[in-house]
Amino acid sequence: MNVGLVGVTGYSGSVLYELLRRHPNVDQVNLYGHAQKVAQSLNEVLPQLRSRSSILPYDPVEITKNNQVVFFATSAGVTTNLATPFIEAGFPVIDLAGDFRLKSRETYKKWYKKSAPKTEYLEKSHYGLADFYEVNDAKYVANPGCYATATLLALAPLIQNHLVDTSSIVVDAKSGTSGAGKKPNEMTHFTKTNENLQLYKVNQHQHIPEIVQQLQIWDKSVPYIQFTTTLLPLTRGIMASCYAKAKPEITEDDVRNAFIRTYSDDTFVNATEGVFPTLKQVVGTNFCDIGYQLNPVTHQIVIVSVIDNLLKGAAGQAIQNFNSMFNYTPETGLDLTPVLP
Ligand SMILES: NC(=O)C1=CN([C@@H]2O[C@H](COP(=O)(O)OP(=O)(O)OC[C@H]3O[C@@H](n4cnc5c(N)ncnc54)[C@H](OP(=O)(O)O)[C@@H]3O)[C@@H](O)[C@H]2O)C=CC1
Ligand SMILES: CC(=O)N[C@@H](CCC(=O)OP(=O)(O)O)C(=O)O
Repeated sequence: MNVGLVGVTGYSGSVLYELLRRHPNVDQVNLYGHAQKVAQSLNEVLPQLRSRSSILPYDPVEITKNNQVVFFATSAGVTTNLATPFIEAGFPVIDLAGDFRLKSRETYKKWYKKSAPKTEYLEKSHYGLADFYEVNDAKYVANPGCYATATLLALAPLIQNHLVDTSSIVVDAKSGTSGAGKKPNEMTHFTKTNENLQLYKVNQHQHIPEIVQQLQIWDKSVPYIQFTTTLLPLTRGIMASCYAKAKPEITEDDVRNAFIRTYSDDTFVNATEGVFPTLKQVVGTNFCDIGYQLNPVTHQIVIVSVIDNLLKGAAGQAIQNFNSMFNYTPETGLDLTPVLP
């Protein structure tokens, strides 16, 4: 099939392009950029991709005519404006941005400081947490955020099985700089990131409402979470260290059984008791590796998850959703190896 991609010149768009080019069910990837620009050779912008493709001006009519699905890897706020014709036509969209993840317009406006899509459009969007939900008949997939993916995969077994005091959840998450996209800013400047650690958006991160929205679907009693983000002096990778107080009667067996039940059939999520993962073991892959342990002294459970923000946290999960949307096996196009050594 032919697929369209808007935003190939961005970090997650370029990674997604490489996955789509190698996907066995994709015949052609058609690239689109800003509406007002003339066609541009991809080779001029990203010579390292060694592609002869052109980036065409954004045009929803042309996209619908020549593709069976369109991926958006565009900055926050872009799909709120650009995706409308596809939603109205029921044309399949996989959106990597945050615009359609939150069901409440007010919440989106508050956390993203942008105007939100119409409620009738938000109602049509499917939250594509791919290890938990099939796309089924949905036409608009809102791919989850990178921090949200790492955090939700870590907490899901405990929340779904009601094993913890839901008011005790603390998440200390850290990301490499590619999470911030290609446009440099004060915080991602080399001299600020190199040999440094910086907390940012403390209690204000836009993934907080997305995580809470999903946790409350699993357990209505989750009131909120304490969530902090730190910028790492690395290019790729997210580590989310999560803590929650086990309910008094909960044992190590209960915790272990919950993780085994949740992930034993999942190709991409590996959870191990007492073995804590490192970033390098997942960077370059679509895996999420998780380590967990109940501390018998404090009765706190620590869960650490690691992902590649541009793969499992963006382009890789988008391919999982694409596979689900078109009934390809979940692993198709995702046979990736970690960066070695
Ligand atoms: N980076 C990450 O780890 C993750 C990112 N995301 C989300 O995915 C999306 C892309 O992120 P990322 O790759 O980091 O972003 P980048 O800033 O690296 O890239 C943004 C892309 O969007 C394009 N773009 C912006 N505005 C328009 C427009 N009006 N029309 C067409 N194209 C446009 C840019 O084109 P140009 O360069 O020509 O302006 C560029 O190709 C964002 O919404 C982000 O929040 C989600 C999960 C993880
Ligand atoms: C390091 C860094 O800055 N990471 C970004 C990741 C979020 C993102 O990619 O945006 P979405 O909300 O669309 O998912 C951040 O913390 O805002």
